[in-house]
Amino acid sequence: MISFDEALDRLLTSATPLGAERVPLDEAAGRILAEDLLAHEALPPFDHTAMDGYALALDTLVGDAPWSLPVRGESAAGGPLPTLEPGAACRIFTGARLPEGADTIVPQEDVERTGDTITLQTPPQRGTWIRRRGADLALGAIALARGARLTPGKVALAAALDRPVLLVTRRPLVTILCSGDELRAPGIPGEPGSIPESNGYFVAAAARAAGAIARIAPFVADDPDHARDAVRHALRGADLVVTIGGVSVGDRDVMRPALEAAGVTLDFWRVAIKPGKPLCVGRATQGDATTHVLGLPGNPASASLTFTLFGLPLLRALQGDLSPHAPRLSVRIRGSVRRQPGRTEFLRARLDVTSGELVAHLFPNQASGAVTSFAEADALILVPADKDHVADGERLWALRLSEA
Ligand SMILES: Nc1nc2c(c(=O)[nH]1)N[C@H]1C(S)=C(S)[C@@H](COP(=O)(O)OP(=O)(O)OC[C@H]3O[C@@H](n4cnc5c(N)ncnc54)[C@H](O)[C@@H]3O)O[C@H]1N2
Ligand code: MOO
Repeated sequence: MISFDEALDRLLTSATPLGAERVPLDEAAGRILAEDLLAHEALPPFDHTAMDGYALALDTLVGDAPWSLPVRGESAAGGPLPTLEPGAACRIFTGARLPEGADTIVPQEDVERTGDTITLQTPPQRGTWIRRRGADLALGAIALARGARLTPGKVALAAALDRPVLLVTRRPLVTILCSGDELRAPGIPGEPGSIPESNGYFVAAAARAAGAIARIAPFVADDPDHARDAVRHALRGADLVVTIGGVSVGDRDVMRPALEAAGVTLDFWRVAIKPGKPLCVGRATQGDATTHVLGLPGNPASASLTFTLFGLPLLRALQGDLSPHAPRLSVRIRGSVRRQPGRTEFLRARLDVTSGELVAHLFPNQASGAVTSFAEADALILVPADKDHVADGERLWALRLSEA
């Protein structure tokens, strides 16, 4: 059985970013940039005023206060560029270009205007309220680096740089195969002992949130031949096949042999994590195409956990994300747990801020069959494999589920 760190390393090392495609800006949010975006334009692109007021040349103010200047001309955002008349002030509005010859802006609150004359009581500073060309971003600078996830702020930056289309990595295609004779679709009446399929919904929703295109395939019966054929079919055209259930040791756990029979080479089976130990990971290649395969254990918390820990970083790596790992944050633990050392454990917890500190409240029910825990948890608390207990008040690392 391999450790959590080694398993994740092996999986991510095997992930080569997918090809790139061009998308219009308003479809770019959440995608990963596949090229460095250079500033072909400086930001701001021209000197302009940050305030509504008057543009003037400071040297015009000679002698002692007060100073009176005639107002001549106007510069409005998007309007023509006036030249400052010698000895005069030019009316100017926020965002407008600085008139030629002006070096200072005086906000309108700081002057008294009578007819076409303004009067200043206090001297402004030279250059004040002017936003200089390139002060935000210099011409030719790397505005966004390849591998960056396009947040709303980054999309807006690309727009400001006049780029209507961006090169991004294509979305991974994910096929989800749920196995088990007991499964039925939610809302469809079934035999006693059947249960609504729920894990596939977690995987599909989480995969989509990570940028993938995900679909849930028809359920797979607990039958080796059916499972093998279903895997073969799922492998076609998918970048990632996620199977759920049937990877443990029971006679009806048909998924692992079915994966191998369908041509998947398993890299490893069983990881020293709790829950989720029976996870299996492999790959299939057809021509140039590689399909990654994650065989998740069926218990709901185990399936959600293993997809969060392995599936999401894999999807990020396939999209060329240069930081595919989920960020970790340090939290103070509330609650305690006695445990058997040996596996890295992930405890579900709710987070809040108490006395200025991030606190994780451990859920009393950490069962791998619990469906409620992933619905309510904010974070997974990472308990190192060698620990035999978690004490109330100690500090541990956490993965926040909204960022995992
Ligand atoms: N003798 C042993 N038994 C088990 C072991 C073991 O080491 N020795 N491992 C246990 C662990 S740990 C896990 S986790 C489970 C995983 O088993 P499988 O991956 O084979 O999962 P199933 O048996 O198919 O299902 C387990 C459980 O989850 C429910 N399930 C499955 N799929 C779904 C779904 N898509 N949506 C909702 N619920 C689902 C299923 O009905 C079962 O209740 O094995 C232990 N056993
Ligand atoms: O590892 Mo199982 O996934 O604990 O229930």
